[in-house]
Amino acid sequence: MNYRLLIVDDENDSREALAELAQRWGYDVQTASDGTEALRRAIEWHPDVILTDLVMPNMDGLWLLRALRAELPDCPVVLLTGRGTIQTAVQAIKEGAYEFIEKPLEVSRLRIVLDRALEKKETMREVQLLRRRLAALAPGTDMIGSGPAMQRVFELVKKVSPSNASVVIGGESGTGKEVLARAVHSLSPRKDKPFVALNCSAIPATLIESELFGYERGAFTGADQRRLGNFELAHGGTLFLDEVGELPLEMQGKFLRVLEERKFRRLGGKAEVEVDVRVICASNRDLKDEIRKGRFREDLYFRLHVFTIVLPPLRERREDIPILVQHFIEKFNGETGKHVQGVSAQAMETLQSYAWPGNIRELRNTVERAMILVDHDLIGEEHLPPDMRPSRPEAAALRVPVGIPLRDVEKEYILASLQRNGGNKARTAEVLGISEKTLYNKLNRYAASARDRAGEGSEPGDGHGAAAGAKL
Ligand SMILES: Nc1ncnc2c1ncn2[C@@H]1O[C@H](COP(=O)(O)OP(=O)(O)OP(=O)(O)O)[C@@H](O)[C@H]1O
Repeated sequence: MNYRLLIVDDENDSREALAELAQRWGYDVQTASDGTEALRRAIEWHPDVILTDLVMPNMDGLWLLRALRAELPDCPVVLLTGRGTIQTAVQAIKEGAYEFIEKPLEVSRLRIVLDRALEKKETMREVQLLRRRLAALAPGTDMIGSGPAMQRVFELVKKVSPSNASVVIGGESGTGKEVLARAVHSLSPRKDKPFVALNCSAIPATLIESELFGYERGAFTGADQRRLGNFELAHGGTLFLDEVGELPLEMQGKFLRVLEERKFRRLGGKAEVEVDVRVICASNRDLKDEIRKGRFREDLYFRLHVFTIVLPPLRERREDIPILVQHFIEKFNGETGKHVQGVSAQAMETLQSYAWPGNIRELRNTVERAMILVDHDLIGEEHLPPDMRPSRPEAAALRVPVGIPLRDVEKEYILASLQRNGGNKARTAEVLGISEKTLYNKLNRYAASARDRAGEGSEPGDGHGAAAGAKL
C-alpha cells in the first residue's frame, strides 16, 4: 500500500509540480490550496505525512499545524518556508512540526525529509503499541517481558509466589534475578512486609555473619550498640541472598540451621531470636558443580532447591528487547523530565542484533547513555555505543578490474548503486544523476542480455550481476 501525502500550497504551479514529483516517488497524493481545505482533507483522508507551505493567504501553515495537533497528532507535518520566514518555521518546530525545508526546494532533501518523517511515523506507531503492551504486563511487579521465554517464567512466578517455598533463581549476571525475587515477594502474602536483599559476594567473609545475624553490644571491639542482621530485618517478609554460592562454608552451616529451626543467636548474644522469613537465593554459578568441588554444602543445596527458576540470557529472548527499551525510556523520561519517544527502526535493528553479554543491565545502561546524548525525541543509531553499531559500508568502494569495456564498468556501477539503495530505482536514478526512464532502459537491457546469455547455456551472472538486475 502506498503512503499518503497531502500537499498544501496556494500556488497552483508549485503544488502541481510537487504532486507530480511525489507521485513519481510512489506516494498517493492529494492537494489543497489553503489551511482550511487541508484540514478538512486531512480529517477525511488520514494522510501519512503532510507537506505544507508556511505562508498562505488563507489560514497559513502555522494555523494548520496547530489545528492538526488536536485532530491528527501522529501525522508528521513538513513545512516549506521562504527565506524571510525562518523564525516562524523555528517556532513551528517548537510547536511540533516535524521539519522545515527552505525554498528554493532541493529535491533530494525533500525526499530524505519525507522518508524520515515516515520512518518516524512508523516508529511512533510501534511505540504506541509497545506502550499498550507494557501496561498489560505482569501487573504488580516491575518485571518486563512479553516473549514466550518470559511468559514461562511468569507462570512459575505466579505458581510459587503464594507459597512459603524457598526459591533458587539461576541466570547470568544482569538477567534480572533480583527483579524476579522482588516479583515473587510482591505477589506473595508477605508483600506488605520487608524485602531485604543481601549480595553475598559484595561483603567480606569476616563480616557476613554479622550482616546476616546482627550482633549485641560489646560482641567485638567497635560494637558499641546492638545491630540487627538481615534475617531479623526481613522478619515476616522475604530475604534475598544474591550470589549464595559465595557464602563461606562455615556460614552455610549456620544458614542451614536457621532455615531448619527458624531461630538463631545474634553475635555475642545468649537469647535465641525467632524469625519467620522466606528465603530466595540466586547464583550465577552452577551450585552442583560447587558441591562437587566441595565449596557448597549438599544438604543446604537440597534445602534451598524446593523450587528453581532459571532466567534466560537476553540474547535468547530478543523479542523482549523493544518492550524493555520502551520501559527504560519511559523510566528515564520520568526521572530526567525528557520527552524521548522511542528508538528509530535502524537503531532498534542494531539493539536487536547485539549479543548483550551484560544482559538487561547492559541494555538499561545503553538506553540511559543514549538518552543523555539525544536531543530530539527519537534515539538513533548515532546515540548507541560505537562498538555496538554494525559497520555499514557507507561509501562502499566498487572494485572493477582494469581492462574491461567501459559499458561493463557502467553496468557494475549502476547495479552496485541500486543494491546500495535497497533496490529503490527512483533514489538510484537521482544519485546517479540520470532520469528514472534512462535507468529503467539500462536495467532492461542488462536483463535482456542476461536472458540471451542464459539461453546460450551460460550462467546468467552472479549475485549482483545482470540477472539480479533483471529481478529488480
Ligand atoms: N524483566 C525485567 N524488567 C525490567 N527491568 C529489568 C528486568 N530484568 C532486569 N531488569 C533491570 O536490569 C538490571 C539488572 O537486574 P538485576 O540486578 O535483577 O540482575 P541480576 O541477575 O540480579 O544481576 P547480578 O547477577 O549481577 O546480581 C536492573 O537495573 C533491573 O532493574
